[in-house]
Amino acid sequence: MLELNGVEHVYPNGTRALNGVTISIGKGMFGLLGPNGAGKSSLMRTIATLQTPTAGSIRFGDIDVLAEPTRLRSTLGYLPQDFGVYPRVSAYDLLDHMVSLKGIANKADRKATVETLLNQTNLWTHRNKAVAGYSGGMRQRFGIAQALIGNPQLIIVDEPTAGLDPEERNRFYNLLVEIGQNVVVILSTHIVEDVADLCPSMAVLAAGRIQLEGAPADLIRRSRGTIWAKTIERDRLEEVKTGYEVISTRLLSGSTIVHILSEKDPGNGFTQVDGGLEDVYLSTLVRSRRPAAPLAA
Ligand SMILES: Nc1ncnc2c1ncn2[C@@H]1O[C@H](COP(=O)(O)OP(=O)(O)OP(=O)(O)O)[C@@H](O)[C@H]1O
Repeated sequence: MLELNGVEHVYPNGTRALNGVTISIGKGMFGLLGPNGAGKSSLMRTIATLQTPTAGSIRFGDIDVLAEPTRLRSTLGYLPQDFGVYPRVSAYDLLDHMVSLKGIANKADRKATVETLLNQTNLWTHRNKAVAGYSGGMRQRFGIAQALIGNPQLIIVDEPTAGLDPEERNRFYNLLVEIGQNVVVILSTHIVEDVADLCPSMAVLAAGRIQLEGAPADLIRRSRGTIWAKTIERDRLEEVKTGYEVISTRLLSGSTIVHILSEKDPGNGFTQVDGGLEDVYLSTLVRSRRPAAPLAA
């Protein structure tokens, strides 16, 4: 179990990227969903011990992460958002090098580890190719292979499916689901389907705060009665936006279907819809942007 308590991060320029993040994450796939700039990468880097939060505490099992970062690192697999430039060496040699960096010095053990990982990530047939020449999907699978070195109990993948085509994304999903059975896997993303398809539990992060957390199906159920739809002419959209909290618009045969958030029946031709996870996510973002209610005197 990973437990974060009141985690804050203020960058030296004064940007408050994390604002009191408190959450417990158990085994399995956990989706952290949030828009660009929400603080996801800051949170992932903080959990991965690459930066120290300005306040708060983090525990993973019996490890006090801030006091014992080396212990955490020995059980961590991390696939960062941007891996940077790969050298022009074969996938096999690069992985072999990474395995030895992780402290597996014995040649036979190293060989066994490299071969298992290349097979697990379906890269065995491409092992002699340079990673620099891999497709986006192959690179991400290589990223997972290196993240799995040493059987980590905590795996963090930051925005892993950006730029993958549907087939590559699917293959990557299957790989994540397979490894997510017995360890904590945190998947940070702004893509709703990533979470809807993969994660039994999730949270929405916006403006450095956890705005919502739970099981996607429960969150969808709880949103019932708050999402309303109407088909309008496109040129009426601005008018609708001034009167209602619009969460999404979609074009259909020249008309626009607009979804709004409303805790009560808005009337005016809107009908209630059973929203999906995208509606839940977008309405959470709309709520998070509402001005705070004035405190009662
Ligand atoms: N090193 C830094 N110094 C100052 N501000 C930073 C730094 N890194 C991130 N920020 C700011 O902190 C906030 C959160 O950024 P972060 O990258 O964690 O968000 P994110 O949810 O991962 O977004 P994205 O998906 O765009 O990477 C943003 O306002 C960002 O501009």
